Amino acid sequence: MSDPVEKNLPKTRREKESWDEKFLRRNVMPKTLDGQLTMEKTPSYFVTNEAPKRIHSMAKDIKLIVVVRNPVTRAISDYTQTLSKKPEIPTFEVLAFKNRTLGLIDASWSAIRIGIYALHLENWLQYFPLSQILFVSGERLIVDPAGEMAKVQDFLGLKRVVTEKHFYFNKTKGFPCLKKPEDSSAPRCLGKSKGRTHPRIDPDVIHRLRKFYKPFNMMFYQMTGQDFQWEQEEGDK
Ligand SMILES: Nc1ncnc2c1ncn2[C@@H]1O[C@H](COP(=O)(O)OS(=O)(=O)O)[C@@H](OP(=O)(O)O)[C@H]1O
Repeated sequence: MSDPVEKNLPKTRREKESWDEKFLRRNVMPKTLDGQLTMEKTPSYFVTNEAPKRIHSMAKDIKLIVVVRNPVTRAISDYTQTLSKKPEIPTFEVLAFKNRTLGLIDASWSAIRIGIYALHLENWLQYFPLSQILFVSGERLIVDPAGEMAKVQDFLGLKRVVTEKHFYFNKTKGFPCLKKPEDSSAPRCLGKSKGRTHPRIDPDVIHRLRKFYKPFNMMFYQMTGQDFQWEQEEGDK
C-alpha cells in the first residue's frame, strides 16, 4: 500500500516481548505524521488479559482489527504450528480432552482457549466501544480478500486503494496472493509456514469441539452483530 498511508511496521519485533519491552519500543517507533497511520500486529493481544487496559491507557481512540476464523479450524491450525516445531507432542485428540470418555474438553489448553472469542471480547468491551473494533472473517479473507480489505480500508477511513485487481488466487497454496506490488517485481504469496496442510483429526473429536464452541460462537455473533456462519461449514480442514 502506498499513499496516502505509510505503514510503519517494526519488522524485527518478536511476539514474546514483555509488556515493558513493547512500551519501550513505543518510544522508538517512528512518529506518525499527518496522513499516516501507525500499525502494529500482535495476535496474542486479543487473548491477553492486561492488554485492553494497557492499550486504553496508551491510546483511547485506537482502532482495533481482529481476524477471526472458525475456532475449531483455528485450534487445529495452532496445533499444526506447534507440531512443526515439536514433532514429539501428543496428538491433537489427546490434548483436546481433560477426559475423553466423559467428553470433557480441555478449555485450559491454549489452542482451545484462544477460540473462545466471546470471553476475550468481553474483556476488550470493558475498555473500548464496539465501533472501535473491526472483526475480519478469516474465511472471507480467503474467498473474497478484496471485499474484506474494502471493509478494513473503510474502517480506517482510507480511500479504497486495495481492490480486486491486486489479488489472484493461487490454487496450489489455496490462498489469494498479492499481484506484483508497486515496489517489487514478484507477486507476494503466503510464506512456507502459513497455509500448511493440517493433520487429519478424528471426526468425532471435531464434532465434540464444534458442540463445545457453539454457545460461545453464538454469544460472539450476538456481541459483534455479525454472523460468521461457522455452524454452516461442512467440515474443518
Ligand atoms: N490472507 C489470508 N487469508 C486468510 N487466512 C490467512 C491469510 N494469511 C494467513 N492466513 C492464515 O492465518 C494462519 C496463520 O496465522 P498466525 O496467527 O499463525 O500468523 S501470525 O502469527 O500472525 O504470523 C495460517 O493458518 P494455516 O492455514 O492453518 O497455516 C494462514 O493460513
